Amino acid sequence: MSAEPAAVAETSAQPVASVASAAPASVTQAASRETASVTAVASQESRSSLTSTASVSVASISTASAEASTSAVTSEPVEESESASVKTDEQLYDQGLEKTRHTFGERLNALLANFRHVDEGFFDDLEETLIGADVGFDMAVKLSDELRDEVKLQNAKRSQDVQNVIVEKMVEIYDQAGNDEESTALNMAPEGPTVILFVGVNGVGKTTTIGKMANRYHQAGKKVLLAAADTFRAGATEQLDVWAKRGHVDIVKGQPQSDPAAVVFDAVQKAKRENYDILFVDTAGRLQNKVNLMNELAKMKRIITREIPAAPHEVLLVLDATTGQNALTQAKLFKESTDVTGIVLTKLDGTARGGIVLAIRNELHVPVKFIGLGEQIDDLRPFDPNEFVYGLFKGLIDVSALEKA
Ligand SMILES: Nc1nc2c(ncn2[C@@H]2O[C@H](COP(=O)(O)OP(=O)(O)OP(=O)(O)O)[C@@H](O)[C@H]2O)c(=O)[nH]1
Repeated sequence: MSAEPAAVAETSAQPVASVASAAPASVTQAASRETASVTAVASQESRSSLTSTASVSVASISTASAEASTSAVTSEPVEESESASVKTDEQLYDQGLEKTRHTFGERLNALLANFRHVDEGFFDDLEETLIGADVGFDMAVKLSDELRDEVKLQNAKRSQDVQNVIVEKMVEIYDQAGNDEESTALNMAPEGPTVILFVGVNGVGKTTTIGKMANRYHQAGKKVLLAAADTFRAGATEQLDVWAKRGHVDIVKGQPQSDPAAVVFDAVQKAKRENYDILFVDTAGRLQNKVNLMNELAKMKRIITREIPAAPHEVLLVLDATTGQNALTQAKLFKESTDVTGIVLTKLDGTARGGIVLAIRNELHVPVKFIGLGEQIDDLRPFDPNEFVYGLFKGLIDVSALEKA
């Protein structure tokens, strides 16, 4: 392809190194912990295993009043008020999973409160509850089968014991569905720019996610560049530009309808020349025509790999959790077109079907790397299965009983 610089490189703001750790290997962790308070880090560490999920102190389980930010659907980033304080992972998971918790957790709780015997009827009801939370049919059956065995094995009779087994099994099954070595950490280049390609259909929250991600890594002390390679949708470049300005990062833009691959080429050149740590590439997601999409993505990837052989370091598929099982269908189509290395699941705060996380894991075997729990710039967090399952049950678990169990 021609190396004509069809794209216009523009520096929207000088990157300012922050005080955060800049160690590349630990960037996700650094970024993830950076905004959290010391207390939150400590409480999260104490919850690194399921056993400790059950033994979380009563004080830390008291729920903050949840106000899921599902309000207006605008294409502009939502401005945060000056006074808005950064939420810890725990607070954000707690608030963002409120809707799912209401349907799933409370139904489960009702089921547990009313059961007399852990019999077939109980497991049928459990399966229904799980399917209702969109964990997917296969996953629901698998989970209740394993629970049936485990409940027998542990001779769990009391409601709290059964609930404890359910929580344990959910995390265990999530872990089993993946590869031991994989993690939610982004694959970072040992040296030179790391290139992350974002794919996904229109409206799922790709641009917003890139904006949040850019801010996150900029805050962690990284020199971040964005490539506005969605030249197809009018307004997509402007939208990304707003996020770039907000996150104080640089952006490479193209002319409307110009070749997105040219934007990618210019962005990769700039990233190499000017020693950027990380380049996030926004793409258009035209799933209506799979062949075109495939060709477009393949062309972008070819250019990236030609310029940086180990890149792209990640191809992140952005999915909208509110679309439930449709998100899974989209994911399957994208997987056929390109090597997806991770999922970003957005708008979990806007749905009661948070169980989709488990379905994605079970059916796609691709790790969920980040989740979107709101529209604000800080509402994107690395996915943590423990934190997630804990968030589903928070405030519903009888902690004192669990501690005794
Ligand atoms: N509640 C909530 N809204 C979100 C989240 N992520 C994105 N959104 C909203 O979803 C809408 C669509 O997001 P965009 O970033 O424009 O989606 P996109 O995939 O880039 O869409 P195109 O640019 O059309 O391809 C916006 O109103 C965002 O504010 C989230 O985690 N929670």
